[in-house]
Amino acid sequence: MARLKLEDVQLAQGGRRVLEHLTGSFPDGAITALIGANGAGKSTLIQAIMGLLPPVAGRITCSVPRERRAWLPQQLALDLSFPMSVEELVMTGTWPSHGALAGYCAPHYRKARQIMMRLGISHLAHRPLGELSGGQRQRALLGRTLMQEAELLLLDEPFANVDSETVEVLTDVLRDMADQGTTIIVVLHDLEQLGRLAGCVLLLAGGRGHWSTPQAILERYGKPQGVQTSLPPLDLRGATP
Ligand SMILES: Nc1ncnc2c1ncn2[C@@H]1O[C@H](COP(=O)(O)OP(=O)(O)OP(=O)(O)O)[C@@H](O)[C@H]1O
Repeated sequence: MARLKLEDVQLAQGGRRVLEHLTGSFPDGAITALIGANGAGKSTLIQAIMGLLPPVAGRITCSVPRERRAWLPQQLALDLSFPMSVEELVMTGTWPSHGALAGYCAPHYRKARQIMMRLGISHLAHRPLGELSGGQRQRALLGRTLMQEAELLLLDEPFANVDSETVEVLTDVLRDMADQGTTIIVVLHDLEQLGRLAGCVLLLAGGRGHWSTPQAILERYGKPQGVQTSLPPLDLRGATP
């Protein structure tokens, strides 16, 4: 049985209905792409899954413990001006399970070092977050979710404003996490990324959710020459793949 299920879910923002009759399961150990035009309700659904926005109707059931749920918001939504190093950020991944005041032990530091090596940011361990590039910051943030041993990971446009090498690293790490059983939901606007990363798609359009596959979406919206690579210009209102 899937760990994350939607049952006839209705969501609203500021008293206005955004999504309704959302039903289905996010497959465990797989990457589901959440796609849709601007304002379709992607962030709204993520907030609801994270328990920050209660459904107006219906039910969201998630059997992943709260301390194993992680959310990587859009980079622009993050205030990284506070004085914290890359290593310190990665280490905060222990907070949900161990508490912020418990301190760290040698195995935590060892694990953080391995994670930073995996993400290619060992040399940045003591660099303040405010001095990182977009790609370096995104690697550090993913490092925190690895430290947390996230079993449910939600990412909002993780490849926006990052370099191509970082895209490769993040893609590899996300695939490994899924292979190890993590349920991953990623908001994507890029068709190329969709084809490379996702195993399943939830398209939000016209206030409804439509489950699909990357192949079906690419056949419908991708150009044969692969020239068109982004989703935002599409008018997906009322579309069914
Ligand atoms: N706090 C809020 N109060 C009122 N309305 C909101 C609020 N947040 C979002 N909305 C509205 O809810 C709808 C869905 O917004 P949401 O941010 O979920 O869309 P999205 O698919 O994530 O868009 P984008 O791709 O632009 O990030 C939009 O019409 C938006 O204007």
